[in-house]
Amino acid sequence: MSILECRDLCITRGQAQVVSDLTLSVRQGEWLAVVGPNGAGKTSLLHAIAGLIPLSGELRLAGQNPATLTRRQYARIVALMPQQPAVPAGMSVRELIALGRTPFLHRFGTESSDDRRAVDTEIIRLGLTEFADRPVDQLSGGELQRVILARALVQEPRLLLLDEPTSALDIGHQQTVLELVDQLRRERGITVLAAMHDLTLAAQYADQMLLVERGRLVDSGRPSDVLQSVQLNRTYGARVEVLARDSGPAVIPVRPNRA
Ligand SMILES: Nc1ncnc2c1ncn2[C@@H]1O[C@H](COP(=O)(O)OP(=O)(O)OP(=O)(O)O)[C@@H](O)[C@H]1O
Repeated sequence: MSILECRDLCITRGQAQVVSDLTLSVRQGEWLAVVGPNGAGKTSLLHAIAGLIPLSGELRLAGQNPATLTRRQYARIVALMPQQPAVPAGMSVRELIALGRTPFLHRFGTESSDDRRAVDTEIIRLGLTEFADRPVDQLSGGELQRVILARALVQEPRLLLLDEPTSALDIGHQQTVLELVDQLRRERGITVLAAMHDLTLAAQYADQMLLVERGRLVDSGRPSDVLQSVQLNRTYGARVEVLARDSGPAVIPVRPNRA
């Protein structure tokens, strides 16, 4: 079953069309990586799917037209881990994560034991116990990124949208966090749509990959098909070498020869 289907999707920001005629389909439990240079439209795509900015074309979430969903129904299908989260000053880590439970709250906004258990579980899973009562504006970039992921996970979404989920993480936490998301994907059948700049890491986790440039699809398919050095050199204006590894293709930057 497709959890996400987009047909001829277009997104306009300001005066410019930043995503053009994008068609894609993601099956339940699949991991789709969206890659492409700065300004390619990855964040715009994720935000439009999350219902934060308008789009034209067709979008179906779990087979449903999002226009027919209430905000609460929407939030029980899709959770976004944004690249630049708003961080309310003075709010504690636990309080910020608990915001992810808003779609589950009862009429008078009181937390149930299920809500508290969900928050505690993610605090432990993401190694945030020692920060739980600290104000979120007193965290490092990488600690905050894990808090924002925890907020998305307590929402128990069917589709998890990750915008550069590991950009602030050290290599150990990158692996921990991506393994955790992959484990949830396998155990709960969560579908993952992740915009990532680290192509080697993206290839290790994604089943499918979309390469976009200036809002248009350049290529799609398995990571080993999409990550070809000629195509990457052209799309990114970079010099890279792609090595075939058991864990997937590894993309290595090559420094131009100096005179
Ligand atoms: N609020 C906005 N108003 C006008 N243009 C915008 C706005 N937000 C983004 N854009 C433009 O839309 C285009 C796509 O931006 P977007 O953030 O979606 O790209 P991206 O692929 O996520 O980039 P990056 O890899 O740098 O995060 C860019 O040209 C950007 O300048």
